Amino acid sequence: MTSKSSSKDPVGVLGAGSFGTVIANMLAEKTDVILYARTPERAKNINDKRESSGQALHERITVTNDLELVAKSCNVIFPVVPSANLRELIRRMSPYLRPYHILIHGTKGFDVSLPDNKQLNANRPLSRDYVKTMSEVIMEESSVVRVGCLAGPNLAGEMAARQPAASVVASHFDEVINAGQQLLKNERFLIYGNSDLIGVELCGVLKNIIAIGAGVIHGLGLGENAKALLISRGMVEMIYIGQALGGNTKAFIGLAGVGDLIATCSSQHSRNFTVGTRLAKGEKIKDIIESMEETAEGVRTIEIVKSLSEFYKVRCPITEALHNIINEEMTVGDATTYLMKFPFRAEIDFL
Ligand SMILES: NC(=O)C1=CN([C@@H]2O[C@H](COP(=O)(O)OP(=O)(O)OC[C@H]3O[C@@H](n4cnc5c(N)ncnc54)[C@H](O)[C@@H]3O)[C@@H](O)[C@H]2O)C=CC1
Ligand SMILES: O=C(CO)COP(=O)(O)O
Repeated sequence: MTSKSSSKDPVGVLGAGSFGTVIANMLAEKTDVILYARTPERAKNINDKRESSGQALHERITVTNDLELVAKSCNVIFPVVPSANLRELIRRMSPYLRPYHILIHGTKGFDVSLPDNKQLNANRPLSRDYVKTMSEVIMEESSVVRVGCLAGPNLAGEMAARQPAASVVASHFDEVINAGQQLLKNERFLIYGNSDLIGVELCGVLKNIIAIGAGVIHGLGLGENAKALLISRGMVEMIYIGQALGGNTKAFIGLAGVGDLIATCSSQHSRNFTVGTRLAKGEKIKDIIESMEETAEGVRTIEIVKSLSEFYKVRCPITEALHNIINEEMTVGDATTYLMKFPFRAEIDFL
């Protein structure tokens, strides 16, 4: 697999939302960037205003709605769209993607593809056959093999404000990790490498559930002790379901796991944490989602993990409690009581 790139090639970013724009701006400090926006109108609007998701665009960024142009111009591409949209996007781009491409996604969610147009139903067990990570989607839908993911405590607002942060680039290929490090690393952004691609992807996806739970605790005013309890047990829950889905425990104690848990479970800038806070105030999930401009991946992930946990017979009491709140089968008060009575056994029994 030879690369056709030169060091002067632009780098592609797919998705001009909060995080896609942050990543595009950061890459543009080192290289030319082609940023793909969803519609021609949005691409033109961003180009005209030189602004996307409230962030000024670096002068080295060109915005386009042409996937062929991105694929033909860029050897390295960062897809950063919501998980529900990645498969369709890669499918459309696939005629132009080649084995020399490197794709490093920043998406923190699952893909669900059910047979016969069946809809996801959280009360029906769901096996891993129908639930894919984003790297799996990219490999299923294209000829690309050199895939990676970017995951860690990376709240977009803080990065846009040029505050220091770090992240993990995970891949089975050293050249993918090296490309991610060379392109993204700067004096305020550290990049660590990890070869456990699935483990790191799972960390990014699963922590969103716990962030919603932390938001509930915060919204109820239950204090820091209760939040620490939820985060610690949340981490154990992530590890158990992560092991069932093919992840290695080590990733969960790193930056993408505990690191991202700490950031998203503490920040009122986290969309998932905000969802939890608003649930605690008695708002309905439908109203919360409708009023949010940005994506809170954790809501969909709760339903998916609830079904996976039924299939793999993994105890996920936090996910279950949040599922019950979202589906109005329990009040937030009842869910808290349920968790406090849950028969946990040994504290650390996953190592
Ligand atoms: N915002 C953050 O702090 C971070 C977000 N992430 C993850 O990045 C992913 C994207 O999040 P955000 O950028 O924050 O979401 P966002 O809600 O701000 O923006 C999503 C963007 O994706 C675009 N989009 C959707 N479908 C598309 C398609 N088919 N083609 C092109 N563009 C498409 C939308 O038009 C929108 O601009 C999520 O999975 C999120 O969990 C990861 C780390 C940090
Ligand atoms: O993943 C994130 C920070 O690492 C962003 O979290 P939210 O999607 O909850 O804002």
